[in-house]
Amino acid sequence: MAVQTEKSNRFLNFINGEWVASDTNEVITNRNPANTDDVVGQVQKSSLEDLNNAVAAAKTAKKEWKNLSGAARGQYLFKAADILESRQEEVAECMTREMGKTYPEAKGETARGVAILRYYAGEGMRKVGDVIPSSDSEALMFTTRAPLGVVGVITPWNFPVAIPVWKTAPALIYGNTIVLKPASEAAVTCGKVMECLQEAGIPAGVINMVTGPGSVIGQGLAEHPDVNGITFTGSNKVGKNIGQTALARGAKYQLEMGGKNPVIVASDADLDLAVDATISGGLKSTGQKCTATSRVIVQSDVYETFKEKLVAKVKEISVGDGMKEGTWMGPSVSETQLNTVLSYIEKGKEEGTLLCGGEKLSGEEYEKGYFVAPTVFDDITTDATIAQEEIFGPVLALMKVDDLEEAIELANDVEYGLSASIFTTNIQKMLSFIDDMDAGLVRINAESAGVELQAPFGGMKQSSSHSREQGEAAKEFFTSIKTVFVK
Ligand SMILES: NC(=O)C1=CN([C@@H]2O[C@H](COP(=O)(O)OP(=O)(O)OC[C@H]3O[C@@H](n4cnc5c(N)ncnc54)[C@H](OP(=O)(O)O)[C@@H]3O)[C@@H](O)[C@H]2O)C=CC1
Ligand SMILES: O=C(O)CCC(=O)C(=O)O
Repeated sequence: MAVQTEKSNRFLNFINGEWVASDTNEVITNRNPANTDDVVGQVQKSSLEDLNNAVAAAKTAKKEWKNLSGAARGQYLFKAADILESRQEEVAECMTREMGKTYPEAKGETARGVAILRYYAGEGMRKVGDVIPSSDSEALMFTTRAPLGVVGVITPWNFPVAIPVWKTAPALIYGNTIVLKPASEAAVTCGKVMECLQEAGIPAGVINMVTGPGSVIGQGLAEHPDVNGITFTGSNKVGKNIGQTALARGAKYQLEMGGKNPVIVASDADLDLAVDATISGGLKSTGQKCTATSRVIVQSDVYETFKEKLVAKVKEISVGDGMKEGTWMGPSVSETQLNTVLSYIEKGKEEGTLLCGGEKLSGEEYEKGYFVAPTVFDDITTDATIAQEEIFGPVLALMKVDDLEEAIELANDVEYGLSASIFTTNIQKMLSFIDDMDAGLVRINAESAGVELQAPFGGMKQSSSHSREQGEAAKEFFTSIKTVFVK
């Protein structure tokens, strides 16, 4: 057994209450996407053997954890929240250095992690079932909920604190034990979250973290016969494979995947508000959110004015190292992600008219990072690749329509259905949009990104496995209903 160096950025696996080195003796080294000379930290490149140990620990711990009261489990989460809060700046700095989002955004995300922990800590004291009148007047019938058992948690790099927390906290409060496999690209930051849970004193085996390649550790979790449920956020390709693997062995699964989120700007919209929200929704976090705006559908009578205002503001965006004061947008998370974005930009140049951006940034400030200019395309039609595929980068595609009916038709003309916005001052248009838009999150006069922890989150169509996370909805995944009849 090795010892985790206190507050270092070199993480071992966390298994059965101890920090242990992988039996591979190999590590993954993460570098700053804003400056690749900056080594942020290291995590273990684990093997299936490590994973098996973690699952075994979680399996052994599940009975005792489940038998605690919800209130007692909640106390651990309250404590973890306080610890994470006290480490907010350190965790946020690590996040910015590891995956590139700006420091204010990273601080905001860490604060959100704290709030999620507190929300679910309180959930331990709330009701878990209903009394249902039995047809037998002498019987008592009610529902209660049972945890799934061991839950595998597979998370992406774009929200390295919020997503692991919004999956882990409800899993724990409803009595499950977990094995977390964070995205390799942001695993150091996630290791810090695990440290906070550990410091809160959660009993050995209840929380475990194993880092390493998705194809080994992620797939291993999906296949493991002792993992009773899998919760995943990431790409559609990987998500669907995880879902099929879990289904084949009868495990419960929940998938949150891509988006191709539209904003509709109606002729009666407050255009300045719509411009600001399109920029914030589309380009914050370098467009690396599943809820990011990527299609901007504008009614023809305000199209030119909106376009002019949008492009003028996009050109003002300061791109740079997210730790530098004044930076509005950081780099792409990795060279692979940057190249994906650049290849979509090249495609966009064939499919439409480039209005601004459209290139990898060069110059001293940018030469050691993965920086791309915020990019806007004009004249994009719905069949264009950049109007159909998730880019996960700072790229907006403008599309012109004559009326709201055509706008909603276009907005729905993709395989995804995660989030959608409309800007309008007309109540009838709002109601039509709410009714006809096929998306799990429908937002009026607000940007497409922006998820509230107390409300259900998830998509329609190919964006999710039709389940919902967060808020009370989390209970549906992390528990099974038990109907009880007593006489
Ligand atoms: N919906 C969302 O929020 C997100 C969507 N994406 C989309 O996905 C694209 C690619 O990003 P990427 O990070 O590669 O996303 P992935 O779907 O590959 O990664 C998400 C998580 O799944 C793991 N994983 C990878 N391969 C497997 C596998 N075969 N079995 C089980 N788990 C696996 C990853 O591990 P590891 O990191 O070790 O590979 C990571 O923990 C982005 O461009 C974007 O379009 C990406 C992130 C979040
Ligand atoms: O918009 C948000 O805050 C969350 C988005 C999200 O879940 C994601 O990008 O994976």
